[in-house]
Amino acid sequence: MILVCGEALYDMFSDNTSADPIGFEAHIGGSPYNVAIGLARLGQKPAFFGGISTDQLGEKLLARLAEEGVETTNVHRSPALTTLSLVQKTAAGQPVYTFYGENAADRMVTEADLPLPDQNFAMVHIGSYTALVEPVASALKNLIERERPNSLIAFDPNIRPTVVPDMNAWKANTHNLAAVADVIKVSDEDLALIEPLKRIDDIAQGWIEQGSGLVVVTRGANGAEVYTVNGRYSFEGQKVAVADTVGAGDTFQAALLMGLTELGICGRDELARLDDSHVTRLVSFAIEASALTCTRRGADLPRKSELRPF
Ligand SMILES: OC[C@H]1O[C@](O)(CO)[C@@H](O)[C@@H]1O
Repeated sequence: MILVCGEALYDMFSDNTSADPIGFEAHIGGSPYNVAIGLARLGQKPAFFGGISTDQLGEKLLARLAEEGVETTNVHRSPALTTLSLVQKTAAGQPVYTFYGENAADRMVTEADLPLPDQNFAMVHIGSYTALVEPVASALKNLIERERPNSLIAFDPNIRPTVVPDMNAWKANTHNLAAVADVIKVSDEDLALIEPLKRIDDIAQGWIEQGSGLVVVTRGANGAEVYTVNGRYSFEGQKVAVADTVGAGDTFQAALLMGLTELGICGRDELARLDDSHVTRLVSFAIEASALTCTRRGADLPRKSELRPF
């Protein structure tokens, strides 16, 4: 089973073109929450770990996980509020997120709330702002340390500068977690934020030399760069009519982890088996899945039946 850890929230879309941001459209969100639902929609049985409020929105977020087929026994319930993320767009159509979530339930998770040990998770995925803000970040780091001997660790920094504006904090955290992650998925935009002076190749290759087995740098419509111990690959993107890009990266990560599971690659050492055809299957599938998410509003991740078979 894949354990996905981090924030669950509501994305509140506001139509920038109106004078007043009225008529919000609410969509489920939170990068790890999206990854968990994406995995379930792709036929996996993932488990979610994160703080979900006992307020009305939290009830809905929890119910939705169960409806989608995500295991919820590890969820930590708390009376703190649900985070709201205001989603607006730049003139170029890029989403800009503003988070209303200080002291919210997704952040108020401590070591005492961690999943019970000995659940034998094949993979553990963490990322996004809950891997950086306290107290949840420390709790998740303890969890990674505990699970690392037996689980493949996956990581996506999913940098959100409006939560923590200090790029040095994101940079240090990203490198620290990359050092313990077996599978790293990161966008080129995130790398440019934390390492504006370094080449993508050098950063990714550095992580492979440090011990990661698979590094994927996504480049939106321009495709992805992939690095393993056996090679380096470039993939073209898929051009689609974009509704918004919210959840595209989360879709990529869900598809990648599903693909690894289908290939029977669930352990750290097994990543060394990844050959050219594995990488092509994994990344083409993930690109197709995330392109489909871009055609829909909000993080509405695809189902297995909507995609070509893996
Ligand atoms: O988790 C932080 C934000 O990132 C997203 O997952 C998109 O990748 C949004 O749904 C959420 O507001």
